[in-house]
Amino acid sequence: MTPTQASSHWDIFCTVVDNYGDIGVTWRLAQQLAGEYRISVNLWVDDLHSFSHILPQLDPGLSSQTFAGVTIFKWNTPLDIGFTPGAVLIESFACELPEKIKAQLLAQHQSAEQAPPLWLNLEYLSAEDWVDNCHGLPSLQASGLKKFFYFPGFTPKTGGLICEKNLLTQRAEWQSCADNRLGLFAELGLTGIAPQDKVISVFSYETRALAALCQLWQVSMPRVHALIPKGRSLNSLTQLLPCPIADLVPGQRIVHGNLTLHILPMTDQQAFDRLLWSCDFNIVRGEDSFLRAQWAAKPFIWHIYPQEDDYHLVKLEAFMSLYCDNLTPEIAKPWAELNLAFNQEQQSAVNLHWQELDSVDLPLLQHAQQWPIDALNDADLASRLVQFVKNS
Ligand SMILES: Cc1cn([C@H]2C[C@H](O)[C@@H](COP(=O)(O)OP(=O)(O)O[C@H]3O[C@@H](C)[C@H](O)[C@@H](O)[C@H]3O)O2)c(=O)[nH]c1=O
Repeated sequence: MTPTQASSHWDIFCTVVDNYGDIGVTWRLAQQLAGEYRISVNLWVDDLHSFSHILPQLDPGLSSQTFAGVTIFKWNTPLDIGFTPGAVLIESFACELPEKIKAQLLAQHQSAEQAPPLWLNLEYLSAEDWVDNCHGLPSLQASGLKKFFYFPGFTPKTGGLICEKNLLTQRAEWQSCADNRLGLFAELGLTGIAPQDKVISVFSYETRALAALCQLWQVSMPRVHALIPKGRSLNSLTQLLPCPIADLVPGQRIVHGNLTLHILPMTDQQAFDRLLWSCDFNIVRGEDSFLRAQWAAKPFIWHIYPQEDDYHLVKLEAFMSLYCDNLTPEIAKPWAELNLAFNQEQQSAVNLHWQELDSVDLPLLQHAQQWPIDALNDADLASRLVQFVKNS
């Protein structure tokens, strides 16, 4: 007898480690699978409160709710909601599945009647070479079940990059009309931004390099507006703030010479994307905002999530070498050095390379516009994932 599938839905499990990246990535993927591939998706999340920062309509008190065609379940320990295995089970970023679910998978595996879901671990994004050889490999569990490693990445041999089907077109349309950005700034309560001013979004971790850049921007021309949500970046700028961070309110403006700091409201991911599309330069971090800054087609600094033994610098170098592959040294060098200095908290170097980069503003922008097309290699993560499942 050929084993059948109990249900065709997919389950995605996500634990919120810290920050918003893990849930940010899985939420985007879940929406895309539901919206573009008509897959019935359940997203199991252990911390709905953190999730609600990027999905303000979410009610953290509910055990289940549906948005954008995705059913969101509150994943309590022990699991108090019945789990029905579907066609695919994705554990994101090596989160540990509940024992109860693992037992269900094993029971299915041992029965001849029902095939267990295809079990995948969605890994973190990296531009390192080894990803090509590890993407898609199975790992045999002690139970006899197979789990596959799904690695996002920048080459055709990897699992690809999350990018919605119409995103680049929507972004290009948005950027073709200058009124859109000024309209967005007004909607976000940001005032005093003139069309010729330089607008920079700042979503980083703590670094003294940011304080150094702010000093430089105070005497810069054109005037600089730094748009910063309440969060970790501001911990590095306390000397510039008129009050404790907790007392700052969205829309508040703090002026120092030619620099205006604007306190940003936290928005949903779509509005965050539009913000990145609307700025002249973006300082982003982690995994998801890093990718969205690339899709914004604007120059950016990547503040990578710090790892033990400075391993994050290896990952940063790997990405920079890909990004700079077809850039002339006059642009590649200051851009890479700027990123390195920012990540290594080198204050004078970061200011020096910022100024050097200013002189190659236009070619850097042109590169940023071509990059999304090259990086996607004709296939985004969701389409490669759906194909991977079909082929398995
Ligand atoms: C500022 C802002 C962010 N966001 C979203 C965009 C992203 O989906 C998310 C931020 O995620 P990231 O950019 O990845 O940065 P992060 O620092 O929040 O998340 C990190 O968490 C660690 C545990 C992971 O190991 C890192 O790789 C990284 O993902 O928040 C909004 O939706 N609205 C906002 O206003």
